[in-house]
Amino acid sequence: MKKKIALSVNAGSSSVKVSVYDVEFGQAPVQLAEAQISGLTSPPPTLKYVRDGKTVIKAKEVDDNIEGQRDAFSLLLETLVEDEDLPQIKSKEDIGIVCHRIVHGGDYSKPQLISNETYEHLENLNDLAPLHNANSLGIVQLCIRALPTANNVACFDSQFHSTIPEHIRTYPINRDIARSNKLRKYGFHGISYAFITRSATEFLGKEPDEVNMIALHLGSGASACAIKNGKSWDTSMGLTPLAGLPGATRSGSVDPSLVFHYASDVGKLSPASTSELHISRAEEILNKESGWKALTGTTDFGKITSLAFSSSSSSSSSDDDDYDHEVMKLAFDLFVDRICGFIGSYYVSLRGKVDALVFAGGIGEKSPQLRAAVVDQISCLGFQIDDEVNNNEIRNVVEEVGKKGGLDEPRVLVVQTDEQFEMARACAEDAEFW
Ligand SMILES: Nc1ncnc2c1ncn2[C@@H]1O[C@H](COP(=O)(O)OP(=O)(O)O)[C@@H](O)[C@H]1O
Ligand SMILES: CC(=O)OP(=O)(O)O
Ligand SMILES: [Mg+2]
Repeated sequence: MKKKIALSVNAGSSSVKVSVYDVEFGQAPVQLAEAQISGLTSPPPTLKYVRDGKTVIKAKEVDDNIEGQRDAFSLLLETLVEDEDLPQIKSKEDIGIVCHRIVHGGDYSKPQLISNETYEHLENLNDLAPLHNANSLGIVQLCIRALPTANNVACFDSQFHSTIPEHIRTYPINRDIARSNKLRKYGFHGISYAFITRSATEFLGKEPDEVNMIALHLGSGASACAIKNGKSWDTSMGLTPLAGLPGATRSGSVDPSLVFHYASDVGKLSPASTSELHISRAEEILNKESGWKALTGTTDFGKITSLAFSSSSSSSSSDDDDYDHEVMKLAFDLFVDRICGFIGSYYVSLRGKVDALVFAGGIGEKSPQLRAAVVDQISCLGFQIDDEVNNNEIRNVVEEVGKKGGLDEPRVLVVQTDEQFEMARACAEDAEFW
């Protein structure tokens, strides 16, 4: 019987989450601890640490020298190794597997052991996920050096979407150029969608190949996914994670010609370009200087929601308060509009056969107001929220927040997604990584 201690590393655009598991080959991983640093795009970043299901550090500000995802990971690793009450990691040598979330995996259709060859291949994809891949590879490099006894495994956000049919993943451009430059819809947040699909299918008591859902992963990056017979049928992100819904610093889809009208120098290479990443000013603006940050000045959707719902008409409110209320409401309404646009489109694409709408990701899991506003706007499709349940704290992995209607009525669920678990699960099942 083979056992290992595994780390699962999820470097998102605004956070790094690391979970520690006791893994036995072929078995479900058992979580020992979870450490995360969030708020990287709205400093100061905060550290949270949970061991044996109990919160050890709740929200400690860690502003000193945390420049990005790699620094955040270093601090998280240090926190785990130095914790005397985590005897499974007494030293770095105790770590046997590290599973890394790599957002863009190109054509890879399964997780890969990271060799020099895979590393170089992935490096070539950096420009196609400018907020993610280079940061994740920085963490991979650090692990190769700091954890010499561990196998490093790359798990891909794009993998779940390899089932998207050709007529949906093809862009209407020259086919030869599309083929030679590999220009197509890839889709992301797939590790999360794989977790969501399995958890929701079990909750609904359905067979894996008979469930149809519309899932929303709404975090710093936000996307929607149409799931048909348990597989990805369509998703809102595309060649890169910029397409589709707006996010913390991302515009989401805009008229492609907007780039040529934004400013005269947007075609040039940005000063942020490095040997690992070549990014034009236009890509930089649409990826890093747009979205909630550009519209409202904050990337914290919790703040946007509370100000959007605050009453601005009281006699004590100032002009500044009124302005804040107005822009926050604009951002909130805009998000609801774009989300509902995808739901409507996927509902038709799935021929109206939808078992459930699923909310997940930081915003999807924590904003009852957003869930209520979205479901209210799509009530014509039969979705209904249960206001009382929706406003309760979400405690279980899957919770039903919709009204329980007739047998044919589509359900509304919240899934507390767990990309780290999903990666560890995949690694536990593959003998190549042991
Ligand atoms: N109470 C809340 N209400 C609405 N949004 C929230 C709340 N708490 C956190 N969020 C949002 O969740 C986002 C983080 O989501 P998460 O999925 O963890 O991010 P990442 O994309 O980095 O993985 C934050 O940017 C914040 O805007
Ligand atoms: C793909 C993506 O946008 O991921 P995240 O939301 O974690 O930044
Ligand atoms: Mg994320």
